[in-house]
Amino acid sequence: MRTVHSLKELRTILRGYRRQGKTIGLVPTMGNLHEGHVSLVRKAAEMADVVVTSIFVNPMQFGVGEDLDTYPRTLAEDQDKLASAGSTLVFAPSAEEVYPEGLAKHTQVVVPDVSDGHCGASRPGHFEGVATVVTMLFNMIQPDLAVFGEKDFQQLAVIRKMVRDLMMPVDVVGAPTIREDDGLAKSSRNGYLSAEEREMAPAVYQTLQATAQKITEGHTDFQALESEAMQSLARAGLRPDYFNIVNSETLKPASPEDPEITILAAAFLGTTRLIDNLSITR
Ligand SMILES: Nc1ncnc2c1ncn2[C@@H]1O[C@H](COP(=O)(O)OP(=O)(O)OP(=O)(O)O)[C@@H](O)[C@H]1O
Ligand SMILES: CC(C)(CO)[C@@H](O)C(=O)[O-]
Ligand code: BAL
Repeated sequence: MRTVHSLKELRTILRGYRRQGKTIGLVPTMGNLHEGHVSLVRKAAEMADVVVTSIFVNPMQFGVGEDLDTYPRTLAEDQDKLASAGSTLVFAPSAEEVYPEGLAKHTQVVVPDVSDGHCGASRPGHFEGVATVVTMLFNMIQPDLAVFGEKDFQQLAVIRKMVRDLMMPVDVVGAPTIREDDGLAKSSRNGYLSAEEREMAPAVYQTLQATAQKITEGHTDFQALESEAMQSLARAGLRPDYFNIVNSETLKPASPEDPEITILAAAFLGTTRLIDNLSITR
């Protein structure tokens, strides 16, 4: 497995693969890899001949006061995990390689509607940063397919709409959320939690499950369920950011007759913000 930092070198290598008729799968990440990322790489390796994993902590998607500077950068450990998961190539560019003229005047990709609300409301500009860098990765790598985790449910919806609207020739593949034994969704940011916070963190998934159970049993007052869940998260010692029961396609407030409903949640434990979601198909 090779690691390349420059776009020029990446393009030379990929041209070779394409000449041999090989298909290319992309797994975009911000590094500090865990089993969630590894599952995406394995999926990409099942579906494409060559897997490129990108590792780039994208400054454009971080807001003021967020954790851009402290986000864990662990390239050596990441390389070991990727080699055994079946990645062919790691693309780990510097910020200068991706944004040679800086961020201030860089073109941005805006994906309206589905970027509104939920994480889009709590992190203004976040999905413009994600959509922009994913567009650039697609242009740099020109993959046949790209794999994203369902843990970042709104992000996946934003990317699917962007690819559809802009007619990008990339198959977007979603992959299920990998969890710890106690249900906590694996996330690089779990590493920020103190031992005490780590014990409290499974409350997010437990609250999602309890609410899903009530919906399955026939509760239809979704607003009441949302406020109950916010209170239950607060009682468990978390600071809920949002807890929204939505139509899985539109991400707008769900109605009881929707065939697919997703519950989206975000909550702070100290300064760490965790997100998770749970879909219910009836
Ligand atoms: N637990 C998980 N299961 C499956 N996919 C995941 C999981 N966690 C992250 N991913 C996916 O991995 C890709 C890269 O995500 P990222 O590098 O931001 O990881 P992360 O652990 O979610 O980090 P963060 O803590 O910053 O949210 C995304 O498509 C994301 O949805
Ligand atoms: C898709 C992504 C790699 C874009 O920076 C990031 O948002 C992430 O890690 O989910
Ligand atoms: N996992 C999405 C990347 C971010 O939180 O910025």
